[in-house]
This record gives sequence, structure tokens and C-alpha cells, in this order.
Amino acid sequence: MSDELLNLRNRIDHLDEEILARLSERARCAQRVGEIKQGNIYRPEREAQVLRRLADINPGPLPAAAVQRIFREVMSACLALEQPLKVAYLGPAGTFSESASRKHFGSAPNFLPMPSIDDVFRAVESGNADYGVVPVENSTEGAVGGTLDLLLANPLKVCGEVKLRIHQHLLSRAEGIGGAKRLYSHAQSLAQCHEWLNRNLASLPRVPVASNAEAARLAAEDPESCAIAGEAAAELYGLNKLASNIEDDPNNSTRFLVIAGHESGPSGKDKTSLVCSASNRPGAMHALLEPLARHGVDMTKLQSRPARGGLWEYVFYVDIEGHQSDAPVAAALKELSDRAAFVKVLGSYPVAAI
Ligand SMILES: O=C(O)C(=O)C[C@]1(C(=O)O)C=C[C@@H](O)C=C1
Repeated sequence: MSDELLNLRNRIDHLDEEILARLSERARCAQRVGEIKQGNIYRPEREAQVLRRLADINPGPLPAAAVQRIFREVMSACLALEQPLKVAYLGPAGTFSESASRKHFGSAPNFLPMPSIDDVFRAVESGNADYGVVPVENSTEGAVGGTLDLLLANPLKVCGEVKLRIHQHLLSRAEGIGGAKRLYSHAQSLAQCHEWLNRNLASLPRVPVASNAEAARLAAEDPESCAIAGEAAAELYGLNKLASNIEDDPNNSTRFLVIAGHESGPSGKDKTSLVCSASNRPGAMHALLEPLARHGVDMTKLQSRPARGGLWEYVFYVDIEGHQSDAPVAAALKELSDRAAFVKVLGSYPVAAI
């Protein structure tokens, strides 16, 4: 080994010791914070601020995203010393919902796969889980209606959002696609890879199943089957990646919401989600949203959905920039509430930091 290589490795060992000593000191600080702070231990607003600040002051050469991933794990481990979290997500294990949950909470919590979105809400409501992660919209498929309906009917709050790039891979136990007789995947994933499949595997029968993870499980059992699923399912079932990133839209992404029994405090860069309905008069919807523009509050999403029970024809899911405790947002929401037939603030939460 050259002298230079030896010296550099000694230097790295020394730096690792310093980092470890500092990490231990940080963990002790977090433990003490856990003892003295009142109320909830998990603070989404503080975590978002920590991650944003580190990206801002990052001197390089590590990319900001890599620094954020490292500190995401550091905070996850520190939080676990204060309180081990239970996080419910739409299972089974290996789904994109699991990846979203880990992206948001790091790997320290106990992750609980649930058979349906309804069960994720129930797990949090009953206290069997501290938090839940549910998909709310996909850039190609649109809104997840089931989540929107449950948000309206349920007392839980939205305390965070996660944005996940969805990369689909062709997976198999076999080394090549030659012997494949069938392809399993969730119908949405088959749709997201439709053009690629038509170009490359037009004659292979496509079999829709309940989830991508289930598709990967089936492919793991049978070398004559292959699956389309994400990275997490590929790893979980030890499958070979025969083709990577085969989604037709390279920007394919899904947004998830974190649901909880409590809200998030303001982080300085927040969003507020609400659901409302206007009375059945001409111009009522315009009148309802007009206070937002007047108070300079930007609307980032407006999604209509048929109302259940026929009391109103439609309900509108609205996302606005800012926290409900910010003065312009509070003023706009007050006026909107005065004009609406119905309004429910689902929660204010930090804009996804990573
Ligand atoms: O600042 C806090 O409230 C902490 O508990 C510390 C800490 C962290 O590790 O930085 C850990 C968990 C919280 O969710 C937020 C931040």
C-alpha cells in the first residue's frame, strides 16, 4: 500500500471517530430534548427545518440530497431514542408506500404494512400506529379517491407530505427474459409502462395483481414469471433487474400524505390542505376562493370530487401555500369559512424537504 493511501485511510479513521463522538453528543441532546419538550415527540416542522438548513449550508462535494439522506437517518435514530415510532402504510412490504414511509421517517421506526388505505387510517385512529402514510396523487394516474374520501370523513390530521419518484423495473428470478411466460404487476404500473411493454414485450401476457410487491412475490416463486415493481420489492424478493426505469413518463411521481392525531407547527415553508363545498349558486365557487387571492395566498391544487350522501354535489380539495397560523392564511381561511357551505382544514404541514 502506498504511503499516501495509508495516510488517507488513517485520516478517514480519525474523522470517523470524530463524527461518531459528535453523533453521540447529538443523540444525547435529542434525548434531553425528548425529556423536556411537552406534547408530541415527533416534530415534522423541526425535522424539515434541519434538513433544509443543511442543504443550504452544504459546502460539498457531497450533493445536498446525499447530505439530507444521511441526516434523515441521524434524526430517525435520535427520535427512536426519545420514542420508538410505529408507522402504518399501505402494504404489503415492498410497495412504494413503504419506500415513501422510509423516505420520510428514516429506517428506525417499526413499519406496519396494512391491507388497505382504510386500515392505515384505522390503525392511527385506534392508536395501534403513531403515524400513517397514504398515497394521495400520482402524476400520471391523478388523485387517489379513496384517500380523499377518508380524509374528509376522518378526524385525523395531515402533518406531512412525501414526494416519491416512481421508478418501475422489470424483475425476474431468471437471468434473462427469454423463458418468461407471463408478467405480473399492479394495473397502474402496467399502465405506467404501457408503451415500453408494447415496444419490448408486446406478446408477453400481462396479469394484473393486487400490488407490485405481490407481483414480485409471485415472480420470486416461479422463474417462468416476471414482474414490474420498484426497487424495494426487487430487494425484498432478491430478484434480478432485467430492465430499469421502464416507466413511460420519466417524471412519474407519487405524492403521499402523513396522517396523525396531531398537527405540525409552522416550519417557514408550509402547505395547508382543506376540503370545502360551495352553495349551489352561480359564481359561488369563485366567491369562495376569492379571499385567497385577495390575501396573496397561492393555491397549488384544486381537485373536485363528487360529494357522498348528496348533501352537496361536489366537494373541493384545495392546497394553499403557507401555514394556517400565518396571518394572511388565517385571514383568508376565516373569510372562506364564512362563505362556504362546509369547510374542513385537513392540516398544515411542511413542504416535503427531501
Ligand atoms: O428538536 C426536537 O424536538 C428533537 O426531538 C430532536 C430531533 C432531531 O434529531 O433533530 C428529533 C426528533 C424530532 O422529530 C425533531 C428533531
